[in-house]
Amino acid sequence: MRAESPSSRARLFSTQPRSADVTLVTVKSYDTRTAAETLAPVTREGDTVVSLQNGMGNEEVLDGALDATVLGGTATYGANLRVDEGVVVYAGEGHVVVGDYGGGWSHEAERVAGALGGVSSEATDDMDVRLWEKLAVNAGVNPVTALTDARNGEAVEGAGDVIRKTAREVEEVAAEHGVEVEEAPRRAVETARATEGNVSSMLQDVREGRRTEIDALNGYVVESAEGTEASVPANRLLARLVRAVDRTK
Ligand SMILES: NC(=O)C1=CN([C@@H]2O[C@H](COP(=O)(O)OP(=O)(O)OC[C@H]3O[C@@H](n4cnc5c(N)ncnc54)[C@H](O)[C@@H]3O)[C@@H](O)[C@H]2O)C=CC1
Ligand SMILES: CC(C)(CO)C(=O)C(=O)O
Repeated sequence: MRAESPSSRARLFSTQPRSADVTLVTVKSYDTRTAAETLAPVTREGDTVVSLQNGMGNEEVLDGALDATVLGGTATYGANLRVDEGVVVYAGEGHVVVGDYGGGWSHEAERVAGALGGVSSEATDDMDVRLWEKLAVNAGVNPVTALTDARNGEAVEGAGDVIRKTAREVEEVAAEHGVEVEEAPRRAVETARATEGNVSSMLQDVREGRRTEIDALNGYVVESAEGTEASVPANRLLARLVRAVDRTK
């Protein structure tokens, strides 16, 4: 496999999983359990495993299966795999944030962020908040783009109210779980505008006939609202519609 960026090319070798001080997990959220099973025999106490995936619940799955320290992470770099050619295309500069997914300072996160070399990265002590913030953006923007076949900018112009409402619900569910997310609707709309030309990851999945990550996004919001005071009709509807699209594949 080859990786291409404007400034460099790298060759990646696929190998059997091996023991490593730090492992970055970058599979789709629905493959996290399988990835955890693959990693279990080769990870030990003292190792660090970082989820750099979208969606929620990935860290808990990894933590449940591995002896290692599991960290949460968000990544806004863009990369696309051209499967037939085995080429990863670098699609845009972003930023990586790593931290204890339950919140609090983590020396392992500091070590990982420092080791990422040329990648723009930082460790944070509020990863729990960052994960819910990213969820609010992805739960608001991604299904709307996927269901309307619109780029992020078009989606916010055509259905900004739906994006706002969905993000607001995520904020309410986060609050029920003791996590304070501020201005989720504004954040979702601003992110969509800032990335107006993007084909969201979910729309890419739908266009390519791949399964989406809806379960770890709006599906997670609906599940997390159960037994709380939060009401999540927009997330419930979007999850149902995107799952219906998933079933057609
Ligand atoms: N591609 C991007 O620009 C960004 C992706 N993300 C998130 O990162 C995660 C991965 O996304 P992509 O790289 O786009 O997905 P992808 O589908 O292009 O790559 C995932 C790869 O993991 C492999 N895989 C699945 N199970 C495995 C296992 N058990 N062991 C080894 N390999 C396994 C798959 O064969 C696939 O090649 C998703 O949660 C996505 O939302 C987040 C930010 C940006
Ligand atoms: C922020 C956004 C919506 C940018 O496209 C994204 O993270 C995604 O496409 O999954």
